[in-house]
Amino acid sequence: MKKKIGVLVMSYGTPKSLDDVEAYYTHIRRGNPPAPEQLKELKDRYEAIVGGVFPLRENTDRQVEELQAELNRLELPDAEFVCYQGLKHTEPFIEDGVRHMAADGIAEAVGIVLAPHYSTMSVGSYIKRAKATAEEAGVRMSFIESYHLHPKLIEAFAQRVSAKLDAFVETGAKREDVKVLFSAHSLPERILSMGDPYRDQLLETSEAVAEKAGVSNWQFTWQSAGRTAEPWLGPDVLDTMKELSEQDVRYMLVSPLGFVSDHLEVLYDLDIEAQQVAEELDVRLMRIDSLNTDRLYMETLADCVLTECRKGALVHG
Ligand SMILES: CC1=C(CCC(=O)O)c2cc3nc(cc4[nH]c(cc5[nH]c(cc1n2)c(C)c5CCC(=O)O)c(CCC(=O)O)c4C)C(CCC(=O)O)=C3C
Ligand SMILES: [Fe+2]
Repeated sequence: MKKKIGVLVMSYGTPKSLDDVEAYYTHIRRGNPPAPEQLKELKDRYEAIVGGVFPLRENTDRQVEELQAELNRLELPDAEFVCYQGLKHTEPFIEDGVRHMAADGIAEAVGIVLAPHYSTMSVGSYIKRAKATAEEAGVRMSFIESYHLHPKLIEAFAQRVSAKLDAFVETGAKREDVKVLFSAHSLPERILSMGDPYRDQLLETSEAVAEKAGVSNWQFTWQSAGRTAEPWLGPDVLDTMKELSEQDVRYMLVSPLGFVSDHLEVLYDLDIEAQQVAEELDVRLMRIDSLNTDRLYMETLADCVLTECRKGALVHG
């Protein structure tokens, strides 16, 4: 009989429904319920992108299903993979995922996050929680910390950048006149003094994607910064757009590299908020498609999992 290897697939998590936004937001705020106007503001943003249905979880569910299928397509002689979700701010929580594996009799597992870049504030905190529960539950676990330069990930992003540059050319723009804006979720500035690799990894991904897509007219910018008193990493994409428009840049292609599926930060912060600013500035703004269940992305994840299993001698060959 083949041995079962668990794969804990972790991500930030998205609410189950509009009614669930309050509990979700309270968890993000470490148990402090949001003020009514804060809650309304977040609910309004979700409402603006979902229009009654709530497809964001399905994106993640599909990614996890496809990863499991991709891993088992390998038909390893001695092992079979079972994927479990573990979310940071909503059910099934990271701890639930690990306990679920243990209850299913899984003794060995690897953990991976649906975000390519490592920060102690994101991926690091997911791993810490999974490790603690794995120790309690008696599951031997190891983790993939980042995969921001995996060749298939770079290829997947580069294909999307090229496709949208072609779309710009079809509207009459010159390819080299389009400014490619690579972006990612901002974090508090203090991560830099903590020696966090997040920013460097994002710049490395940007450079690799630009090179693969043959793009020289690009820059990196942050997006979706929190509204707290402490400083967050900048410049923000909206400020970058304003500055570029003052330099007479008319075509911009925003390419979020830190998100792997259609999330609030993509569907609202870019498609609604940034698009509105683009209109005010009389700038033509496009966005690359999200990876979602892109084949190359699924292969990236499967390859990372398999490499980690071989390293820990969980599988042979
Ligand atoms: C680095 C990073 C990623 C990328 C890496 C990764 O994916 O892990 C990410 C992803 C996501 N963030 C998400 C949603 C939210 N993040 C918030 C708040 C925060 N994000 C932070 C960081 C990140 N977040 C931080 C430091 C905060 C401050 C509070 C805290 O320390 O946590 C808030 C509160 C309100 C607001 O500020 O807007 C919301 C609603 C969703 C799901 C959206 C959906 O449902 O589609 C996703 C994928
Ligand atoms: Fe976030």
